[in-house]
Order: sequence, then structure tokens, then C-alpha cells
Amino acid sequence: MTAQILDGKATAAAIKSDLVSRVEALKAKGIHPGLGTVLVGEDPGSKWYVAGKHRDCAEIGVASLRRDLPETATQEEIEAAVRELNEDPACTGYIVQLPLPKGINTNRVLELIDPAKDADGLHPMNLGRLVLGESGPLPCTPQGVIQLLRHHGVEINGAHVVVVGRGITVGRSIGLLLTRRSENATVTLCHTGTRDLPGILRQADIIVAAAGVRHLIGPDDVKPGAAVLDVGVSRDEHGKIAGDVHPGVAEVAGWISPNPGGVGPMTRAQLLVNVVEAAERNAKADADAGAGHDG
Ligand SMILES: Nc1nc2c(c(=O)[nH]1)N[C@@H](CN(C=O)c1ccc(C(=O)N[C@@H](CCC(=O)O)C(=O)O)cc1)CN2
Repeated sequence: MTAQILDGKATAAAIKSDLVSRVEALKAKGIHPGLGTVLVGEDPGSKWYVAGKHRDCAEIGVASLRRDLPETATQEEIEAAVRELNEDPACTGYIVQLPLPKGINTNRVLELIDPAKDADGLHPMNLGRLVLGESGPLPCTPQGVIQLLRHHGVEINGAHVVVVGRGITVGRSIGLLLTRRSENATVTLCHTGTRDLPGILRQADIIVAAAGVRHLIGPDDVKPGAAVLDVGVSRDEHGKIAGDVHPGVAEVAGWISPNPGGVGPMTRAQLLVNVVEAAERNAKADADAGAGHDG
């Protein structure tokens, strides 16, 4: 069997093209969405991702604002940048690029983000909304995974999804999304403490690999016909990307997301969706408040 490709690049392009008209409609109402980014340090991957987010904004007509801080930035300096974006009316949504340098309390930074401007869906209030089934921004990579599966017609309803990795941007939140009634999957979350990972992986209809361990998942770990999404990123000494999934898995799986070209572009597209949806939500809230006035 040779797996069919879950093409993140093409799917993200379709999502972005749909957003162009929504941005134009907002601008026609005098609302100008703007994405802010806080980047701390010189990590080449993080710099590349942030640059990509600003390129995406330009493509769909969203303004962008950057706050780039040195590796030596203190907790207080990072928190000051967050407060600035909370106050800046030109910034309708923003992200703090993760990971932050060692020694920085990431949770404290994320908790300072104005939940109404949280474009990553990682503020505790927005994660709480997800638990309660309320609407709000959705974490970008998990929602990107779901959109990629839906776009290619992979059945999620009733599927057993095995997720490997318990990081905040993917593993922790993807189970919340996939077990909503609208998705209706059963999720097993695995991590470095999991006993018999291969045995659990072989039961999966869908595998989401987000461990960041080069070629962790091999052909013998995958049930024939399963869908395999490779979220992990490791780089060799030349900076070349390797995913969590061994290339040989393509001979066993029914579907596979390339890496690069799979979940990464979907993460970026979902960020734009969150920015546009936040602007739409705020426009609606303003309109509703205006309708409430009788003068
Ligand atoms: N605040 C956040 N930080 C991080 C997130 C996140 O969702 N929010 N996720 C990752 C990094 N990330 C987005 O920030 C991200 C990762 C990968 C890609 C991407 O398009 N990758 C390309 C390949 C890029 C390359 O060659 O290096 C691909 O897969 O085709 C975009 C965004 C951690 N931090």
C-alpha cells in the first residue's frame, strides 16, 4: 500500500483564499484586523515561523505588528510587550511564539494575554471555553489537524485517535477537540511515560505524532490503512527537517501528512482563521451593543 497524501500546503491555500473576502468584508465595515507576534530570542525555527506568519497576513490583507525581544529579555520585559499588545487597538489578535527561553515562566506570560486577543487559543480562559463547549479561538495545530483530515474525507467520527506528545500546543488540547460531539473520536494520549507505545499505536485508526523525536514511529507501529499525521519537528546538523514518522510508514498507512508540507502550513492557516474570527466576533459584539442603545 502507498499512502495517500494529506496535502497541508494545498488545503491551507484554500483556507487562505476563503479568508480574503472575509477580511475585505470586515474592512468595508471599518474593522482592520491586525496580528501581533512576540518573539523572544534567536531560535532559527521560531524566527522562520514568525516571519511566515507575517507573510501570511500580508497575503490575505491583515496588518501585522512585531515585538522582537533579545534572548536575554527578562520576564518583566516579555510581560511588558504582552501588556502593550493588549492595549494596542491596531492589534486585534496576537501570539507569543513558543517555546520561550529557559528560565521564563511561560504560563505567567500566556495568562497575561487578553483572552479576546488570544489568537493561539492557549489562554486558560479559552482552553476552559473549549472544555465547556463554548465558542472561542481554537488551538492552531489541533484544529489544523482536524481540518486536514476533514478536507481529505478521512473519517473522524468513531475513530480511535492515538496522540503522541503532551505539549501545550498540540497534545494537551487535541483530545478536547476530537472528543467533542461534532468530531466524536476516542482519544488515547501517549507520552514518554507510556508503556507499550507500539502496542497502543497499532490500535489507532489515526495517529497524531507530536513528540519531536526523529522517526519515532516506524512501519511496524502502524495498522495498515491508518491515517498518520506527522507534527514533530527535529532538525539535523544542516537544519534539514525530520519528522516523528519514518518514511517507511508510507508503505503501510492509508493516509500520511508530509513533513514539511503537512500540518505546519495548516497551523499557520488556522492562526489566520482565529484572527479573522476574533475580528468578526468583536464586530458582532459592537453591533449588538449599538443595537441595544435607543438614541
Ligand atoms: N505560539 C505558538 N508557538 C508555537 C506553535 C503555535 O501554534 N503557537 N506551534 C509550533 C511552531 N509553529 C507555529 O508557531 C509552526 C510550525 C511549523 C510551521 C510550518 O509551516 N512548517 C513548514 C516547514 C518549515 C521549515 O522548513 O522549517 C512545514 O511544515 O511545511 C509553521 C508554524 C511551535 N511553537
